[in-house]
Amino acid sequence: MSPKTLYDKIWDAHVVQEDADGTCLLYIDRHLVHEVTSPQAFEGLRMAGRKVRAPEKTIAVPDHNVPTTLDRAKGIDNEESRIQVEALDKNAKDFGVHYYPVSDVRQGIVHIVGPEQGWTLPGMTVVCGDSHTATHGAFGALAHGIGTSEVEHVLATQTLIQKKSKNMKVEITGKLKPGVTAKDITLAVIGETGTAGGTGYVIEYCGEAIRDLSMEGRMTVCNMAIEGGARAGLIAPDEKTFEYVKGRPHAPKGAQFEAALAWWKTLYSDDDAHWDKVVTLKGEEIEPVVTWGTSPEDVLPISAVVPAPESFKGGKVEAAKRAIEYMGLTPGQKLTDIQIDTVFIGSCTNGRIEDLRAAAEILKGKKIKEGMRALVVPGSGLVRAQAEEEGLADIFKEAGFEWRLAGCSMCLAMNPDQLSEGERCASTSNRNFEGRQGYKGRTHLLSPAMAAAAAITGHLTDVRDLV
Ligand SMILES: CC(C)[C@H](C(=O)O)[C@@H](O)C(=O)O
Ligand code: SF4
Repeated sequence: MSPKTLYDKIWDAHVVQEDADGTCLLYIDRHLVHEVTSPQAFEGLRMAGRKVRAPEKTIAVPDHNVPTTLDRAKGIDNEESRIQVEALDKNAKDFGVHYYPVSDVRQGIVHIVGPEQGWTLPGMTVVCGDSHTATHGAFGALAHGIGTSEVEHVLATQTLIQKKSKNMKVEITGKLKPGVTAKDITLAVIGETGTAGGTGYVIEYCGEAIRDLSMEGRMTVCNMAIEGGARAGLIAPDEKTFEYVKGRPHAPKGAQFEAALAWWKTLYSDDDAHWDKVVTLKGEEIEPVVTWGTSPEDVLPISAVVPAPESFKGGKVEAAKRAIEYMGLTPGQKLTDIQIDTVFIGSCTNGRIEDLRAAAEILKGKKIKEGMRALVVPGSGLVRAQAEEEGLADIFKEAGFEWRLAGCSMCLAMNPDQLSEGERCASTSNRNFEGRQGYKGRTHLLSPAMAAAAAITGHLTDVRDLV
């Protein structure tokens, strides 16, 4: 048998039919659904008189539009948002899919709820009408976003028409230095490869620094595969993965678990498998990083200065000029001199319990800078409950943070959590595009620990200076 990558193995196990030109029909194991990209898909089914083919493999949860303030049971003011959430309530009921409504403690960001509930398992194909479906790749699943017409196709048939991507290996060797986290790895990789570096590829992240990460950290890394342009990102499952999955509500139990485990243990890239592209970074050389511009590839170590546009090549010179202007920065200015108005800790990149622990560790016994607006939005109701039990919520509140309910929130500002014009945010989310967090708002992406550090000092800060 010819050697295979992990991606090859999962792909081969799911091909239902292959055409001469390589177009395949893939079986889909899990279909996650949120309120933004599903209304037309369900409507299409309804109009055609079709059913959801596998409601038991379809999991829906509202996340993007939901308010995160404590009074959210009052309902949603914005009409468009309200219509989308109400449509999901109705569609989930009418079509009989698994559903976690806003009133359910298990509600949260779809990419946090899936793994938490044990829906996401190694070796699976997982899709969702959402680009950050890549998150689930942390379990050694082939997971990626799909468009609304594909959502309808998967709902109706539990299959997806796909062509295979190429194989890319991103290896992070050695150990990370203290203060350096999964978020710094994933940003550093995009800084290195650019936002188009992964185009046409599925990335497998490997190497000692990746192995050393917790499942939460691995999810953070895979989450941003999409910002690096890749179709998906994945990590071979190991004992940490199996341990995380075991006992989750929807994970297999008993003999079924043992049978699944036997297969999961075969899910790794063979030694002599072929890679179309390889990128290697040394773990010990990665610093805590932040973004200075309006693209996730605008990444620099926190010790750096705002770059001069002329230091870039070709088309990037103009883009850098515009980004620096939009961000209200000056070339040569130290990144640590950039003053921050708002801190947002949350999102499917960094809204898990470990992220909250990392931020709370820095904030313990401290207060945020006067005048700072700071919010923590746990990724799910269960993350929130756990953080309360561990005393993290008290640390956040005592420091001056708002302690919110679960949702996407200020990651993309589809609910009332938005930046105002010119407001500058240190954010643990994954996208820093113009206006992403509110009209003319400015975003600096960083890790939860770095976000906490900025909240305390009022400017971008090397977290290692605070510990
Ligand atoms: C709304 C949704 C389609 C979108 C995505 O696909 O990523 C959102 O989650 C985002 O992060 O921009
Ligand atoms: S948290 Fe942000 S990136 Fe993740 S699904 Fe929601 S909007 Fe998209």
